[in-house]
Formats: sequence, C-alpha cells, structure tokens
Amino acid sequence: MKKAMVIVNPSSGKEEALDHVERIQRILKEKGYGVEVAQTEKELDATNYCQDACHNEFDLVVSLGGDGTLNETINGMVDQNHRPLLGIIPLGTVNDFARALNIPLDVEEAIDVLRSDRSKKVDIGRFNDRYFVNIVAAGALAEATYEVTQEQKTKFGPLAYIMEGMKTLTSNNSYPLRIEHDGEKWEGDSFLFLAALTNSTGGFEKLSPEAEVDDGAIHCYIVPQMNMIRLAGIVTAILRGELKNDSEVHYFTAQEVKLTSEDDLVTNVDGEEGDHLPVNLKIMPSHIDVIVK
Ligand SMILES: Nc1ncnc2c1ncn2[C@@H]1O[C@H](COP(=O)(O)OP(=O)(O)OP(=O)(O)O)[C@@H](O)[C@H]1O
Repeated sequence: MKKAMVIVNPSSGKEEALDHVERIQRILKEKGYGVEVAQTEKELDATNYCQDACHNEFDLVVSLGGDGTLNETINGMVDQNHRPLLGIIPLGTVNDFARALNIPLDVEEAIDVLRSDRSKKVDIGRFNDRYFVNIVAAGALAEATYEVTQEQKTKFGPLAYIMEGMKTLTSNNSYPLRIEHDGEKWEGDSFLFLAALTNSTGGFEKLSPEAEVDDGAIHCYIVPQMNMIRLAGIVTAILRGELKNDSEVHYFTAQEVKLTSEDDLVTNVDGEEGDHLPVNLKIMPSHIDVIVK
C-alpha cells in the first residue's frame, strides 16, 4: 500500500488546520494511501517528520500549514535520495509557493487538488547549506520585511510587505555588493539584490514575473544606488511588473550566484531572516515533485 504523511501545524492560519485533517485523510484513503498524521509543536518538527517520511520511503507528504511549515517540510526532503511527492494545503497569510504553482488559496479547493493525478517538478534553490523556494533578498527591501508585524500581515495581507517596502525605498540606503555568477562579476553600490525562483513574493506577483517554478534558473535583479527621482521610477516599474526592463536595473539569470559585501549585510530568505553575507546560491533544477491542479 502507498504511504502518505500529513504534516499539520495546528497553529497555522486561524488555528483551523486540525479541522481539515479528516477530509484530507478520506481523500488520500480513496486514492489508495495508508495515512499517517504528524502534528508539529515547534520549530523544525516539520523538517524532522519529513526526513522520517523520506527515510521510510513514503510516497507522499502533505504540508498543511503556512509558508513556514511548507519551507520546513521542503528542507526536510531536499537532501534525501528518496523524495516523496509533495501536496500543499496553504493555510498561511501569504502562501507564495502555492500562488506560484496555481494551487487554490481556498483551503477546501486546495484539498480537492489532492485528488489530482498531475504533478509538476519544481526547482529548489540551495542557499549556503540550506534551501529556498521563492526568493533571496539583500538590501533595503530585505530589511523592510522584518518590520512587518503579524498584526499588519493579518490586516493587510501581502500589501503589508509592499507598504513597508515602500517606506524603506524612500530612505535610499545602499550597500557595496560583489555579485559573481557563471564566470561574470558585478561590483558596486547597490540598493537591492533579489534572486527569485518564482513569480510570487510576499503575495505580490509582479516583482519577478519572468521567473517560472521549473525553468532551471535563478532570476537576479540588481538595483544599483540611484537618486530619489530615479528610485520613484523603480517603484513604478515594480508595481507594473517591469523591474527587469528598467534601464538601470541589471537583470540576469544564473545557475550559481555568489554574493559578498565588505559591509555586514543580512539576507532575507523566503521571508525570514537568513545568513549574513557571504552567501552562495545554486539552482537544483526540477528537484521536487508537487501535486498540482
Ligand atoms: N503547535 C504549534 N504551536 C505554535 N507554533 C508552532 C506549532 N508547530 C509549529 N509551530 C511554528 O509555526 C511556524 C510556522 O508557521 P506557519 O506554517 O503558519 O508559517 P508562517 O510563515 O507563520 O505563515 P504566514 O506568515 O504566511 O501566516 C514555525 O516557526 C513553527 O516553529
């Protein structure tokens, strides 16, 4: 019999996760799975449960929680030889990965997707010795995301990040950056560096519209230091989904990127605080198989 593990974070969303477990179990049983349910209690539980599922050759792992639970689940399978199929039931505020994969944000509809026989192999990014699924950012926008409170997220949803980002964009602080990729080098004062794998960041789907989940590329954007008037142009370009077309923005795709700075600069990885520079990014093409509509 095929084996499925449902990893549930009871605290996600409006603490509704447990209400959905029974229906998920029913659907998976109909699909011929024996189902095990693993409830998280604290940080890294989802990673450990998922690692167990890999070691025990489970066929499917379902993440029922927010982006935090999903990222932890993915981190648990990325390094394993046996990687189960992944089901995503988004219960978070933002749900970037689900958005990028066109998985419904309505919970009942997302659960229905588990009936699907379709799946999509998606890219994962290596980030030093861990992984990312959406974006790595360094610079002002990265700093801004820490300022977003849970209250703002709940009240304004994805808009909270944009509002907070806009505030910081007007302060125009830049950092010296060195970016090496595939034998090329960019060096200079930069306002923001973004490395995106998907088109959805903070629930906003226009920051990196060219990034596809399965194109085998890291889409990079360098916004160099500039004056406030030009900066206003950048904001407009972001809102229009045309950041890459701005004449001052340096855009490239890469398989590997090395980011260093003489300043002490912290990164933002999938919306959470990440390592301080230097960091190495590397694409792992078509690495995880996700159930889709
Ligand atoms: N039983 C639990 N009670 C409280 N916190 C938990 C529990 N289990 C896991 N956690 C914590 O919940 C966090 C993940 O929460 P979640 O999956 O809702 O993601 P999120 O990033 O907070 O979502 P979003 O910000 O999009 O709403 C992890 O940091 C984990 O440590």
